[in-house]
Amino acid sequence: MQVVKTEEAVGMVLGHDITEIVPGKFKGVAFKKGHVIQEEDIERLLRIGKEHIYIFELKEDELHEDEAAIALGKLICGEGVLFTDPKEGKINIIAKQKGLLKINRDLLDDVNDLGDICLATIHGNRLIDEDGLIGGCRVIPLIINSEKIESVKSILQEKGPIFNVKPFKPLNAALIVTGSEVYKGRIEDKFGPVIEKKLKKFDTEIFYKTIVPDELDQIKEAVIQCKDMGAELIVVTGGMSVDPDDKTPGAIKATGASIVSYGTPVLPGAMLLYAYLEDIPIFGLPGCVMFSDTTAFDILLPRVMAGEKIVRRDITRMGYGGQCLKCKICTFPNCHFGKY
Ligand SMILES: Nc1nc2c(c(=O)[nH]1)N[C@H]1C(S)=C(S)[C@@H](COP(=O)(O)OP(=O)(O)OC[C@H]3O[C@@H](n4cnc5c(N)ncnc54)[C@H](O)[C@@H]3O)O[C@H]1N2
Ligand code: MOO
Repeated sequence: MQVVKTEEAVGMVLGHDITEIVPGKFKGVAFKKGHVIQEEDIERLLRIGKEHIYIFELKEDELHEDEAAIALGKLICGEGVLFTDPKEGKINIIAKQKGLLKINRDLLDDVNDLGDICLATIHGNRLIDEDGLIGGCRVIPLIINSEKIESVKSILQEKGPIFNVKPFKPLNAALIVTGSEVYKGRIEDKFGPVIEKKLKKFDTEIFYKTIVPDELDQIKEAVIQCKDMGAELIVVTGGMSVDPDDKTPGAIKATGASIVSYGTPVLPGAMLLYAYLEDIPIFGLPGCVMFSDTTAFDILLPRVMAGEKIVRRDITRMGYGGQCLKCKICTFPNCHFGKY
């Protein structure tokens, strides 16, 4: 460390904590070790009695933690993501907009594996609101070799950045409620309002709704009609289980749709079906989606609304973290449910 005159220390890195005592008012650290001295700090330092201070000398290949944190922020944050000004070598990673949070787990692990850099996040593949906290990045030592930043650059150069928030795209949605008991007016439809509310979160309106009995041909025709009317998302409710009157999976299949999965390793939501008719996503939703606050539908829907193509493996991976604990106060998506 080098001793410099305080007036000449602007832009230099303080090598030790400086304590200030104002009798009856304040005793504590006025400037922390590692602080980059600003023009406006000089007067206060002189008033504390520091005419000379120790400063760190940065070699050419060294970076101060704050400078390094900014360089890292630029490398790791992609579309829809921003980072805050560094404080003591730490930046917060924030969603610039509401959307689907994507985190490249492999790249995250590779960066953390380098050492001297700590990158902590929430889980990806979930809805995040504007200004939502995604994670934090801290440089561990006060001074870091710039080679570390170069290593991060080379890890990310092909597959980076690590974080993106994909905006949701409102879709023209159609709803087909199945169930002879609803069709015949024995009971009131309670499924429709639940779906309407869940789609509203993604600014998606139901432009067409129909109620059909548990008849395979009628369900099939309704699906084809929705497609012909220009539906961009088709939701079919009820009749998803194994009773003789459960015709929905067979009807969706009979339209020629390709079934990505009938059955998801998620509880509740085990009987959910996901398919594409041409490129239109179709959900077959079991009764539990009407009854339970959070199900497999809530896990998959954000990805569909961000325009992601869902493949079978996306669904089979959902078993890990797929058991809802039905907490008294539901904090989804801020819990393990749906983190796969
Ligand atoms: N033997 C088995 N039984 C069940 C299984 C299973 O694997 N083996 N799975 C269970 C699971 S998990 C669920 S979830 C439900 C799936 O139910 P469905 O999608 O087949 O639902 P439905 O049989 O059509 O109806 C169940 C229940 O909900 C009422 N309902 C349905 N739609 C509406 C609506 N639009 N409005 C109001 N109420 C509605 C319906 O009247 C029934 O009471 O199956 C389990 N069984
Ligand atoms: O589709 Mo049911 O679990 O899965 O409640």
